[in-house]
Order: sequence, then C-alpha cells, then structure tokens
Amino acid sequence: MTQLDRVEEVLHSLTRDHPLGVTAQETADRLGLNRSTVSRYLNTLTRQGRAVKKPGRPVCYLPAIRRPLRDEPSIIHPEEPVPEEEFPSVAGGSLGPILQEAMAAVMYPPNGLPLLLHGETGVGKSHLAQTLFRLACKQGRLTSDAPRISFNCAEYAHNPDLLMGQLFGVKKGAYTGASSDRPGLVERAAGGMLFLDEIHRLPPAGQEMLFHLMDRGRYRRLGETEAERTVSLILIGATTEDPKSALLPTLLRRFAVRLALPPLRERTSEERESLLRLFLHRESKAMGTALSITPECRRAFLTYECPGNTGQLKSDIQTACARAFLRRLHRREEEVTLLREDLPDTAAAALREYQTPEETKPGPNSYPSPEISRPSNLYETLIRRERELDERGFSPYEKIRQLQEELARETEKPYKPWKEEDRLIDDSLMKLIRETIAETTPPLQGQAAPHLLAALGLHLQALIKGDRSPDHPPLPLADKLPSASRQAACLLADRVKKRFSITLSDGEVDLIALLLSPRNSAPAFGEEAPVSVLVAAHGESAARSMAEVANALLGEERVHSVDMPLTHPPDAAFKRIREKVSGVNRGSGVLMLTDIGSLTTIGEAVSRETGIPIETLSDVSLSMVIDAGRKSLLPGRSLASLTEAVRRSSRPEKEKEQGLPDSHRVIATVCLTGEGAALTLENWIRERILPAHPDVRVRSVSLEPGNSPSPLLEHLADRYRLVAVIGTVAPQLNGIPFIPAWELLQPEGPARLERLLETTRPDPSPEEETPQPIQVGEITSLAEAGLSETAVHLNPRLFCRIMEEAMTEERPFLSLDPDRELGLWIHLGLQIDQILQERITGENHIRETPSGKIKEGDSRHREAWYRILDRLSERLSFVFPPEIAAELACLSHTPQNC
Ligand SMILES: Nc1ncnc2c1ncn2[C@@H]1O[C@H](COP(=O)(O)OP(=O)(O)OP(=O)(O)O)[C@@H](O)[C@H]1O
Repeated sequence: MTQLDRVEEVLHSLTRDHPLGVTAQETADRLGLNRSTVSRYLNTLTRQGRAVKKPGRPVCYLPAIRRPLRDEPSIIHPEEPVPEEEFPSVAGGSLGPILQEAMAAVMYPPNGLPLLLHGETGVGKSHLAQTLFRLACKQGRLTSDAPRISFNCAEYAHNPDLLMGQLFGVKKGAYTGASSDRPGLVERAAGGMLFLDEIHRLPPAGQEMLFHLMDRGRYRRLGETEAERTVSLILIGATTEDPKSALLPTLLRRFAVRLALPPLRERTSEERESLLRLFLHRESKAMGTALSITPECRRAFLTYECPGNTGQLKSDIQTACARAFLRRLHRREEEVTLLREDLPDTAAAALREYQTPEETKPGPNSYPSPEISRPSNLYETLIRRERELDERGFSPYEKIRQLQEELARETEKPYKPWKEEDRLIDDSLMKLIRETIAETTPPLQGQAAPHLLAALGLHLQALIKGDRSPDHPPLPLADKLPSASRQAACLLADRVKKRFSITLSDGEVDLIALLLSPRNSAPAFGEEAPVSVLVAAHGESAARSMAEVANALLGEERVHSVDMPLTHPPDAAFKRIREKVSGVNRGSGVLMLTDIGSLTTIGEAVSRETGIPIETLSDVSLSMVIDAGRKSLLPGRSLASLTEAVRRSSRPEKEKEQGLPDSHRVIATVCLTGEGAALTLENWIRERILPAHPDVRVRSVSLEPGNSPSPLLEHLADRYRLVAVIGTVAPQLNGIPFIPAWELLQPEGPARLERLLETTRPDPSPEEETPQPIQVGEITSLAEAGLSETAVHLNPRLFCRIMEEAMTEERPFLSLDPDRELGLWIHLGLQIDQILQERITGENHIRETPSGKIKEGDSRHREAWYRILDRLSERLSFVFPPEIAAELACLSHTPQNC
C-alpha cells in the first residue's frame, strides 16, 4: 500500500466519527507523520478526486465517494448489451409511476382510456408513447401487427383543411385540391395506436371532431355526409403547452388520464445516470467500437443544464461521440474516448464554472456544429470519407479539416427547440426577421443560423408581449459593429414598430445589431477585441506553414504570417512587417512570434512608428504558434497577459530539451547500467512518493564500475537541488545523502525519504496560512463547487438550489455559523450521493455515521432539519433514512453537544 493510499484509508476511518471532515493535523496525528507532509498528501488526493477539500476554515477533508468512477467500467464495449431501453424505472425514478399510470390507461378495457401527455420539449412524450405501444403489444392488448401511427399536428397547422383531411380522410371534392377519396390516419390506426403530437395545433373544428371520435368511436371523412364510420383505437395526445389553456375544455375533459412528464432538471440523478449510460451504449454500438468517457465529461453530462431535456442530453452525447470518433479516425486510436474538448458548449460550461480562466481555453479542435440530430450512419460516412481523402493523398491537417466540415454538414440540424421556433415564436414575427435579414446588403447569411434567429425571435417576442422596449443605454462599441448588422437591426426595428406598434430603444437596436454581428467581427459588449498573433520567420514559407497548421487546428484564421526570404534586404522585412501589423491589428495590439531574437528590434521600431502595441517572442516553434492562437481566443486577454502566458508555457518545452528548471528538486536513482535497478527505483518513487511532491523529478543514472565519479550525477548536483541518490551502488558524491535501495524498500524507508523531502522543501504555500472566514452568501456556490468535484449521482446545482430555498427559511431556527452550515450541506449532499449509489448498484454499504453516538439534540433543530429533508424528498423523489434528521440536528450543535 502506498503512503497516499494509507492517508486515504485513514481519512475514511476518521470521518466515520467526524462526518463534517477532518483536518490535516488530525490525520497526521493518526498516521504519526508531520502535518505538512500529510497536508500535501491530502491535497494530492483532492487533485485526484479521491478526497474533497471542504471550503472554509479550518480546512477539512472528506473522502470522496468515488466507487462508481473506479468500479463502474468507464469503457463501454459495443458487444455489451444496451442497458434497459425502456423508461428508467429504477427506484426513486420519477418516470416509473408515470409509466404505470399510462399503462393502466392503455390497458383499460375495452379500448383503453384516451391519454394526454404534457411537458416541456424533449422530456420524452413521444418516447413514452412508443414504449406504451411496445408494452401493449407485449402484453397482448394489441396484436403484434397492430398499426402505430404518429402524427405531428404542427406540420399542417398552417392549413386546417389539409390537417383535418390528413387526420380524418377526405371525400373527393371536400375542398379545392381534394381530387379523390382518401382515408385518413384515424382509419389507418384502426386496431392500433394513434399518437397526436402537438395536439393543441388542431383547429377548434378538428378538436371537436376528435372528441366526437373519443366519445363514440365514430367519425366522418371530410366532406362526407352519409353514415359515420366506426373505429377502435388507442388515442394518445401530447402537448408542450399547458393543456388547460391550449385545448378546448370539451376535448380536455375527454382525456381521462393526463400525465405531466417532469423536465430533466427535476428528475433524480439516478435517472440521468441511466440515461447517460443508455445513450453511451447506443453510440458505442453505432460506432462498433469501445467507448470510454473521462470522469469530468461524465460529471458534465450528469450535471449541466439541459433546457431541451432528455432530447438535448441525447443529442449532446451524440455530438460529443461524433467529435471523439473523428479524433480517433485522425489519430488512428484503438478506442473512442470522450474528452472535455468534445463536449458541446452547454455541457462544457458546467465544468468551466469551477475553473480558472486559464483552464477555460477552448481545445485546439473546437469543432463546429453546436448541436446535432445525427443520422444513424454518421460514423460510417466519416470512415468512408477518411478513406477517400487518404487515397487522394490529402495531408493529415487538410483531412481533419475536411472531416470537420463533413461532420458540420451532417449535424447542422440544430436541436428541436430551435428547429421549432415557428411554434415557440409567433409565425409573423419569425417571417419578418427572416425577410429583413435576407434584404440586407451584403446579406447576413452566416448569421441566419436557426438558433440565432430563434434567439432573436424569442427576444423580440418577449419585448412585444411586454409591450415596451426597455431603455438600455446605447452600447459603447456600437459604432464599431459591421454596417450590415446595423442596417438589419434598424430595418427590423422599423418593421417591428409598424407591425407591432412598439418602438425599440436605441440601446435595443444596438443589441440586435450586436446579435447579428459575425463572431469576432466586433468586440462583444464590455469586451476587448482579441490580440492579433503574427508569425514572422525567415525563409520562403516557414511562417506561413506554421500559421496554416495552427489555423487548421484552431478551426479559424487566427494566426497571421509574414515570410521573409533570405534574399530580401532588411528594410524590406521592416516594411512588410509594418504593413502586416497595421492590417491585422484589431485594436488590442499584436503578439509577434519570430524565429530570431534580433527581430525584436523590428517589432519595437514598427510599434514606435505605427503606435500599435507589439510584443515579440523569439525562437518560435509550431507548438508556440498553436498555443498563442488558442490563448488569443480567450476573452479578455490583454497583449501583456497573452505574451506572458505564451512565454510561460513555451518555457517547459525548451527546458525539457535541456533538463529541468534550476529550482527543481531531483532524486537520482543509480545502478551500473542506469536501466535495471535504477529504472525500477525511479518508477517506484514516481508512483509512491512523488504524487505529494509535484516539484520533485527523478532521474535514473548509470554509474561506472569501480565507483568512479559520474559526470551526469555531478551535473545534476551542480545544476539542481539534488535531494538524494538512491540505488544499488553508492556514488562518489560529497554532501548528497545516499539511500541504499534495500533501505528504501524497508517499511521505514519511505519515511526517511519523506523526511529528506520535507527538510529540503521550498517555502510552504501561503494558501493554508491565510484563513478567511466564509460568508453566508458564499455557501451555495462553495457547496456546489465542492459537491461537483465529488458527487456522482447527485445534481449539485439542483440540490444547492433546494437547500438555498430551504435554508433561507430555516436559518433563524438553526443559527449555524456559515462554516458549519457549509459543512452540513456537503455532508448531506454526500450522504444522498452515497445512498443513490447504493440504489443504483444494489450494493448495501453499512453507513458508518456517528449516529450511535447521537444525543437527542435540540428539538427545534430536529424540526428544522425535518422540514429541509421534506423539501429535498419532494423535489428529488428521495426517501431519507430516519436517522439523518437526528444526525444533522446533532451536527448542528457545537461539538460538545455530540
Ligand atoms: N426515457 C428515455 N429513454 C431513452 N430515450 C429517451 C427517453 N426519453 C426521451 N428519450 C429520447 O429523447 C429524444 C426526445 O424525446 P421525445 O421526442 O420523446 O420528447 P418529446 O417530449 O416528445 O419532445 P417534443 O415535445 O419536442 O416532441 C428522443 O430521441 C427520445 O428517444
């Protein structure tokens, strides 16, 4: 067992008695080690996701509930059976009871009861209808060849005659264009199931015909006057609207069973977990290859906000898989791995919230196409195209660019909420927006993306419904927006005024222009324009090729270049750089990457002459160019900070070539060959000791027989802080402790090395020395951040939202100090997570809590906790074990009470 594992084990055992967390000192006391060593181990465990550092003072640690991430296979193989395809009916799942009620309606003798499903888009109404049909066939309620007809009433909503004709059939001549007798869907669904989606789009006459059918089982084709036809079918209607306001009361009454499907945000984490598993399995099958997902992607999919509900979750998972598949094709890897860079923006945002700005950089391959509705043969198409491009001799970069385009084309259909903007947004308003944009010169084609139009439509609709335009001040940067966008915005404002009698304020017009501006064409509101990156290098095409590769990887023309053939005189180079800098500068200056340091002076001279701020970094390499391009994408980067960031990250690369930074501590492992024992020792130390000492490096070194001095060891001792030499042969090296290999491998060996590392450690981090009490207002975000790091099944955001509401009312009864309250939130969140985990896996871990020691506590506290748990129970469909309220009441007290 490694030292790190021991610390983790002790953490687990200590927190049984201290469920709010333990300090580094307490852990160190138990282990008999010194506090700062243990503190580093605890930080390492936290970094590895095996412990949670509880925000607040004193800093406490809790073991993370990590079983699912470790135990559950993170690799899915295509040959594995796809998990439960039906509605997840796991314990606590909110859809289980709905499915049961719906089934009861379908099975009701003799013909089933009409069923109305309502809920937001993507919650699974159509899916439930399909499931019901399958189950009805399975249970013999319908025959195996019974028809299942699905019809979306929105499709023909603009033409009521056609719509009703589709549904009930027509008699020749019933309306202009009805040239022959035609049966309708009602007839075709006889003996089976008719699913009417968006049923509220049926015109009133259609709704009346429908309730007649529901009442009597009779109907007439459109235009028929003779005797009615009879039909027996199971009718299921669905709507995203509130049925009470969207349907005629007479029709609504005929739906004996009305079921609301909850949005994804109100469902339990178990359901989300099983949906994730299901969709990943399906993708793995579709790709025909193993699929693995990193814990952070998994966390993102389990927690991000998904306004399009299950439909969006599915579509986002498909998008991510398609991107990962593309990368695998390109890199010829064995399996497909979902990485953070594959996540659609919406899901990645869930991770980004907890990161430093540096970490939020977009990946090098931010593929296009935000959301997709993937055709089933997408993966085959990509493989085929890749082969074709290979055969045609395309370069790897060109190939990936082409494939990205292919992916974008295949997946360009955005997810439903936007596709159906006509339903969400008034038809005439959408039409007005489209027409206006089409008329601008030059046309704003790029901006006519459906999601953008829909966003604009929704925005305007809200203004129109509210009957006024808020009085924004004009945007400070409005005059820098492209003229086509401004022209479109003014025209649109004019037309909105005429059509809807509402005057848009100047600020509003600016906002619309901004919305219609191409990405990056203008600084966003309150944002600086990005710094431009220019590569200047000697040779015919060195600069251009580096810029091309970087741009291909970045997916946009981010890096500019100037080639300076050696035959050109120096003043020609100056002129070309000056012209280029003036052309590419967008107001925030230029970072120039050059091949030789002397070009720095050209940068300075150009800057003096043009007034454009220029920073120069020399020794340009391809990775530096890519890095600079990528970092320049980050909003809010100043020239100085970009330069510093690129300088910093290009440093290690050079250092790798030459060795290590001088300040690094080094352990040398030695043997006669430098490859046998030395390598084994190196790996052993790397694994067991180094995780807690990230600044230490290990180097294996060979020693000459006969104990002659080793130049490499001397170099290491000279250049770095050589902490110890460990090996099978003692070297001749004064002043450096030598630990024989056998000694290190004894039980006390690691402790000796630890001590050495302790005494040679540079200054401790100031982090732990500046305790800052936390404020009540910080609890929600800190708890959410803490739980997001560790909780696997719990949706931290939903949990914290409910807790926040509950605590606002209960705080006066509990009067906890903020630190303690935060601890209790995390404690409770992790408890729920653990119980959910047990439910999902069926494992039953004995919860070791201090419950045995719980005193009765204050009844006022207990009552308050009961009320909080009730709220959580209701919203999370979760039943708490009875002892939790008492435990929390006890923990709410000062420690002496418990
Ligand atoms: N429980 C589920 N299990 C598996 N897939 C599901 C589930 N619920 C929904 N889906 C999938 O999510 C997508 C959207 O679901 P569905 O079309 O049924 O939603 P909806 O409520 O009918 O949406 P809309 O109102 O926009 O028509 C579908 O591809 C569906 O297969």
